[in-house]
Amino acid sequence: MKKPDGKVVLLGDMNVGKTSLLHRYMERRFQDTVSTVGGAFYLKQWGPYNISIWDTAGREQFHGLGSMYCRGAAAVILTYDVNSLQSLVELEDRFLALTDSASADCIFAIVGNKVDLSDDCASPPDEHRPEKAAAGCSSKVRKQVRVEDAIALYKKILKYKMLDEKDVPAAEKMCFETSAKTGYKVDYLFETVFDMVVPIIVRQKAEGPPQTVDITDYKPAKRTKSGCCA
Ligand SMILES: Nc1nc2c(ncn2[C@@H]2O[C@H](COP(=O)(O)OP(=O)(O)OP(=O)(O)O)[C@@H](O)[C@H]2O)c(=O)[nH]1
Ligand SMILES: [Mg+2]
Repeated sequence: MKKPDGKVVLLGDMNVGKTSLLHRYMERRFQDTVSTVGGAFYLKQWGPYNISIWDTAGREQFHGLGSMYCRGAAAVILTYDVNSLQSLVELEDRFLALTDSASADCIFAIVGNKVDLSDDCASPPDEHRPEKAAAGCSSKVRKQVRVEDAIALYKKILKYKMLDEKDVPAAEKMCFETSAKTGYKVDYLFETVFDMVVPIIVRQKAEGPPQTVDITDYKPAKRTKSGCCA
């Protein structure tokens, strides 16, 4: 298997559509999913680099694994469901702390998925075109989360990470709305993120592997007769 050069991680509550987004992008289709257990990854060739994209489980019982998946990540895609305000709140309350193990210059994208269920109802009914409201919104729910709410969360993340707005990509650029079902903006999301992680990969490669000790390489020193180490 090719060795990944960099890592992108999808985080977010269960059922928001992380696995579906990844399937849509990698396999070009929307298919039935089962709730993820643990985590799984895809490899994506991006220019000369191999990027691993990690799909994580949103279920509370797997929460402890999240920070392990985030270790050294060049980008984290925080995903919510535009029809569930709670799923956005969870990103701040439950998932943000997991990113402490990510790379220091990790970039953050905030993604509101499932816009197909509500997008025609995003704005108040158009009084000049009542037929549009009747036709477009009859089977749809009103969107619970506005992109402005995601932008506010992005700014909170910068505060949490003690980053200056002028040193990072603009909030408007890093808050996306997608539909894994229709494919709306899914390629745009992943490809924007991949372009942004390339400089981070280049820096990580230049700095070499992380300075950690691999205990599997450890060989105990031979003891001499006097009890000292050779
Ligand atoms: N209408 C609609 N349904 C979606 C969309 N994305 C995902 N779903 C559905 O939402 C449900 C959950 O999707 P998953 O991709 O399994 O969600 P997940 O975030 O991976 O969930 P966990 O693995 O439990 O963390 C499934 O029934 C999907 O078919 C979307 O864009 N639109
Ligand atoms: Mg999943």
